[in-house]
Amino acid sequence: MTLEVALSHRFGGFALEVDFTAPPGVTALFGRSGSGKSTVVNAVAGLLRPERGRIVVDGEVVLDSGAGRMLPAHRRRMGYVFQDGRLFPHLTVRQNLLYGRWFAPKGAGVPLDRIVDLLGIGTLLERRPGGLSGGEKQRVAIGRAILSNPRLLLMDEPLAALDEARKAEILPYLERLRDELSLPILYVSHSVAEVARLATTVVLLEAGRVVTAGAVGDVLADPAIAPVMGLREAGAVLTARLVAQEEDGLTRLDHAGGAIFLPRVMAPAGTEIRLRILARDVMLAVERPSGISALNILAGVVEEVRAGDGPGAMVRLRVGDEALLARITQRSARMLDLAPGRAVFAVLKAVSVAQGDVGGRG
Ligand SMILES: Nc1ncnc2c1ncn2[C@@H]1O[C@H](COP(=O)(O)OP(=O)(O)OP(=O)(O)O)[C@@H](O)[C@H]1O
Repeated sequence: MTLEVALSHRFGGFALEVDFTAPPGVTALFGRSGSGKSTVVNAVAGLLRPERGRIVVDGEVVLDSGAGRMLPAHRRRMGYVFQDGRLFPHLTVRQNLLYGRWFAPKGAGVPLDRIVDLLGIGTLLERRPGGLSGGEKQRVAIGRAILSNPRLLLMDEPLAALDEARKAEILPYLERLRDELSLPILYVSHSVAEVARLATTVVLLEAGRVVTAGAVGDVLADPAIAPVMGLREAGAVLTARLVAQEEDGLTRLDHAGGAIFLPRVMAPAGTEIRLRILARDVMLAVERPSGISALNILAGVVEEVRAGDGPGAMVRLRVGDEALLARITQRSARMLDLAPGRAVFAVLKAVSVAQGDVGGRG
């Protein structure tokens, strides 16, 4: 499934002018409040008629303002999950789910049992939404949307109304949808951690325009993008393979840049694990450090050094075939003579890779 979106729309002083293509997987629309994320999703869903635009889903033109074509929302075969779930309070969970199925062509789509199992909602079926936690409600809302057999799932900040614990509870389910159902998802978020964990592709919006769009690893490790992400949040994603559970409570992962040790990650050997490594948690050395407590040292090559407005600099490294971002001072960059092509070692503290940021491959 590919999604092509080109839109122009105006609301008073706000002008939206976007153009992007999304490959299969999870496409995160990321940006600050008011950057236009919901407007894009609403136009894709068919809830908003843009002044001009063309939207193609899986080869089908659902909107082409030039040709006067606008498929109504109910004929676009898209599932929509809102921030607040919007379940029917008088129906049980099972009835809410079956309501979704009602919109699907007969016999099509993923069976109810499979969805119930994937989302872990088997024990909730006879309950009503009023008695469910926020996280449970969202899982049911997601199940209902999937049962309508959509070809694209639209999720507008589906976790925003949940506390951190509930978010952490739902994220693995979203990963399973991405990985096991291969359901394409357009996912609105302003949380870098969520994007780093779930997204395949990131479309970064600012004031109604696409600042950049590309593979999650490339976008998150782009030094030019770091100020938009927020310097504290800037960081790359790496994918490493779990190789062993060690006796001292650490898990060993293999990456092309070197071994990575983390506090116990509960997954079988062979699992691909996505790690988020914040730029501020990476130190650089021009020789392999010894006599240092940090366990995780990856070999890489400098690709870009970008000075910030203050004394800081962002350095992008190539580590294997992935990118890693380090935030250091400009003084250190000069002292180490960092420039593109220079071989370096990135030192990561094991504790810097938070459990909440450990996710499946995607
Ligand atoms: N129906 C509308 N009428 C007038 N202005 C609107 C309407 N919908 C959105 N806007 C304006 O368009 C801009 C983009 O809004 P949009 O909801 O798409 O942003 P967003 O990135 O999704 O923001 P948030 O993260 O806060 O939901 C905002 O300035 C908003 O006030």
